[in-house]
Amino acid sequence: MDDALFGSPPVEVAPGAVHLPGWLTAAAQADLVRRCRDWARGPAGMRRHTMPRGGVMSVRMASLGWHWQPYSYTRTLPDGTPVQPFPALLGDLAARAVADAYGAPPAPGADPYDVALVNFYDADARMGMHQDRDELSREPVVSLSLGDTCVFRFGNTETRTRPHTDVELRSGDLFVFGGPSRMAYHGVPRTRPGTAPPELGLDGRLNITVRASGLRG
Ligand SMILES: O=C(O)CCC(=O)C(=O)O
Ligand SMILES: [Fe+2]
Repeated sequence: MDDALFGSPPVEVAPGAVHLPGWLTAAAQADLVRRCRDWARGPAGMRRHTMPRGGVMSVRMASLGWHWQPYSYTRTLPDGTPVQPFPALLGDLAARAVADAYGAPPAPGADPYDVALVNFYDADARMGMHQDRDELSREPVVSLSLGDTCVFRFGNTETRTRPHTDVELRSGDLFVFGGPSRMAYHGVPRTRPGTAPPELGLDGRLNITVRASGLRG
């Protein structure tokens, strides 16, 4: 198999923020979409979370390993349903992603990757500018995109506003942000409906972020 057919060189969008287009093979994308369908079902599956001021998120989310809901991690959902387990496959993918993004795998003794948030965007879904700040660990966030292309807005660590860079994330792309960019604001102002690879059979966009919570228990 010719790996050169997949992917293109890493692009450093900001210090510590690396975009690796086409990182997942078509087969790996199809496998992850199948798994997302399983994770989406059931009592701990996809839901739209309510924000503290009462707004409802347009993105549907499922959590693995730890349940995230604005703005904390818990082991159970609010109704007591246990969170779904964190799959070893995603831990392996995160370690490979960090190695490919930075040229070195996570340091021995680094906080383990132990949580994944699975986001589903229909044609109208968006995600406002935010920091991923509910983890105690500062290990890089590993983001995998499947299905429709989106505009991923990657900003700065100080404000939700400019300067920022808009990156098109396509199906199979990897984006890793750590180090000086770990606390950068970022968001998804829009997706591009109908751009998913037809063979995925996915109407919309899935995003998986794999994170180290730094939590125990
Ligand atoms: O969908 C994306 O690409 C970003 C998701 C994100 O920022 C998050 O889940 O915190
Ligand atoms: Fe985020």
